[in-house]
Amino acid sequence: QAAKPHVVVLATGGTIAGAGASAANSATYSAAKVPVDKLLAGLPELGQVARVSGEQVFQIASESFTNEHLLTLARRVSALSKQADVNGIVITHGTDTLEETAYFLNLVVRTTKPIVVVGSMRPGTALSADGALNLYDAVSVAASQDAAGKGVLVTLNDEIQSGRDVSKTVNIKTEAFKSQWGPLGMVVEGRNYWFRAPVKRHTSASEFNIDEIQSLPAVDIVYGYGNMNTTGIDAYGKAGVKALIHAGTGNGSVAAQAVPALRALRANGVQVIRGARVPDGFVLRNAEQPDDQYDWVVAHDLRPQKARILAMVALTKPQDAKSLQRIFWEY
Ligand SMILES: NC(=O)C[C@H](N)C(=O)O
Repeated sequence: QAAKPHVVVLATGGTIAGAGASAANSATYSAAKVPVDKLLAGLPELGQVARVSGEQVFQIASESFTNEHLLTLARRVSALSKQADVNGIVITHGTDTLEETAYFLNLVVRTTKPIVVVGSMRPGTALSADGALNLYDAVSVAASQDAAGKGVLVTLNDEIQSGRDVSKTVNIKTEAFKSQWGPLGMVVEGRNYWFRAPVKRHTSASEFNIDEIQSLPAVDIVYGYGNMNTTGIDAYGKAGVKALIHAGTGNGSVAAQAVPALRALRANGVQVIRGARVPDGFVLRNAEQPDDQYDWVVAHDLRPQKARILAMVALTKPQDAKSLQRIFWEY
């Protein structure tokens, strides 16, 4: 037992810690109910792959994960990653914003040790609950040498996904987390099967470091549609955002009536980042809008919620639109 790798499970809540009134409640239940000690005690099989200890960091549903939660969690992950007696870290998390937290950690925690974020679509009280196997998979990946240096990982539905690429794509099925670039591998019965590795900068190769980040700047998102008005854009400008993500139609196209409002924001020093509401593909510079002329940035293949995370992290340091665009290509 002592020879097994030590994996710390940081629990933050979500459905993986949820409980429903009856086993038939797969969708109607309360998230963030079961404490980490009970989660781990209910899964003695974890002892086959690791020596596991648990910490309750928060007990919340992930739709309420604030920037303060991100900072607190990342600082704890960073501190643990520097401990010689810790081999890997697992974060249990609600699935609604799991992709944002995984990407945030991927950008700011300077380590090569495995970090795995995991959630579930059904509470542990439900028929065919998926949390137990997802957590077993997460711990076994976090305990593996071969998971080191691959950035923050996400395990659900037997897949090992890159925390950068993965998104929640279905809100009711257990097969909910997908990446348009495909999973990195699969985890089956405590063994990892790898098929690809991330090429974007992450963790130990990042220029960002949670140990040097005091706070995150305000970055918000406006949603594009044909009849959109400029009320939201103007309000965010007045509120003092440092960057605004435009979740545009198609290839990040922007309604004609919204363009002057976004240009006015940019003239006031706000970074304008052109993303897309289309789930897959990527936004090209100077297609649909003249980004060079307007001094705008494109979000590359990042969905608006992920572009928001990268923009916040990037803008913890001074950036002009060129350096911000460089960061969007590299991370
Ligand atoms: N499946 C889940 O975990 C959903 C829940 N609302 C959460 O994100 O905390």
